[in-house]
Amino acid sequence: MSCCRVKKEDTVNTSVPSKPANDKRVHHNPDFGPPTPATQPNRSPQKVTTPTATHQEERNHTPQKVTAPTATHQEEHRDSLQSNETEDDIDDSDVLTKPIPKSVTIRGRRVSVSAESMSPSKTEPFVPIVIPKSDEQKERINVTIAKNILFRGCDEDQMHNVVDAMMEKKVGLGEEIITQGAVGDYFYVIENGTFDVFVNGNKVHTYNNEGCFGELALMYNSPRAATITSTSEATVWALDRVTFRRILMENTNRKRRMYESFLEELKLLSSLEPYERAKIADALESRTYTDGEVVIQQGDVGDQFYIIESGEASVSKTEDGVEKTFPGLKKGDYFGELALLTDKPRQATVKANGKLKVATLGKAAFVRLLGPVVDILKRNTENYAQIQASIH
Ligand SMILES: Nc1ncnc2c1ncn2[C@@H]1O[C@@H]2COP(=O)(O)O[C@H]2[C@H]1O
Repeated sequence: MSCCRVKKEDTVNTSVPSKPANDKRVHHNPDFGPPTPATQPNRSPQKVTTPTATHQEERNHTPQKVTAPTATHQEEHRDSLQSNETEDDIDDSDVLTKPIPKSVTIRGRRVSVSAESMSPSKTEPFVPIVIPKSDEQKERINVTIAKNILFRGCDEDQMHNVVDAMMEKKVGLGEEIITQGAVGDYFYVIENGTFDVFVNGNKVHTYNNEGCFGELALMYNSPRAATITSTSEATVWALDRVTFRRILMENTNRKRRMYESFLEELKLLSSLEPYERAKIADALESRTYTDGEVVIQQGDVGDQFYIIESGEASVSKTEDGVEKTFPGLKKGDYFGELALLTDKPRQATVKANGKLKVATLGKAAFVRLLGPVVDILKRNTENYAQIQASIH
């Protein structure tokens, strides 16, 4: 098994997102598909106003303007020009316990962030936005977000709020949906379609019919860190800034901070950009095992990759009825990559040696997010043969 040590672990707990009030706003936006009749018998909106995604409203809850998810470069700039955000708008009364970074680094470029960044203004009641949708649209949203790890931490009420607040946006081929440097109003989840991401004119990433983007500007109150252009016709679901910050930001931020220093110190991931590691953090899930518990069974089909967060694991392999024991694994070591790289059954059994905590990555995320380090992973698998030979 390959070895990548970490020196320290950084686990940060943040408070639970506040529960929404029952008060809801209904919103029709002609830019996002035809308005559909409200079909919410048990959750009928009590208040009918127009939503806005501005920071101003997040503080005051005073409807001011309707800001559609930006469809073009020009519109994004228009929104940016219309933005009324000032330092005076900042509510830093409820900033999370860890100091807010003064800037975030994206591909070597530092982007300044506001002191308000991590404050979802929990002192103010949250007024959920309701954009009426057909059952067919709701079904498509549910299918789309079921595939997306960011939504897994949401409880039932939060999922309802997210589905209610999402706006469908049809994107034409070659459309610049986000422009680097612009003000961010919306977070986007891809239902279908492909997009290229450019930072300072250089292509850094491609989204292929899945994923989400646009969270950074909303989380850090910073300018858009990248330009995103569609390379096919596409359908995305746009979530306004207020709902994103109220429902999704804390989980996202908690996970990114929880795994930040852990991932930063993994040798395997050292060639990745901070943003690439942040996306890995989004996709990781922690699991704990008790002493002797089997994590991986030789011969099984493999669909997870594991990194040890704390504790130790033992590795053994049975060949021709003879069981061989390999060197144990410890914090920072990874395992489970072989089956994902080769599509072969698990080649060894891994068990917890004492209490074991691992961060796991599913196969789809492994393929999508660890692509840049696949060569390193493959190279490291050559060590297995050497270790095995030395055990005789
Ligand atoms: N390498 C990258 N660097 C920065 N942003 C990226 C990168 N790849 C994808 N993105 C997304 O591009 C989005 C641009 O808008 P945001 O800055 O709000 O959030 C950004 C991320 O969601």
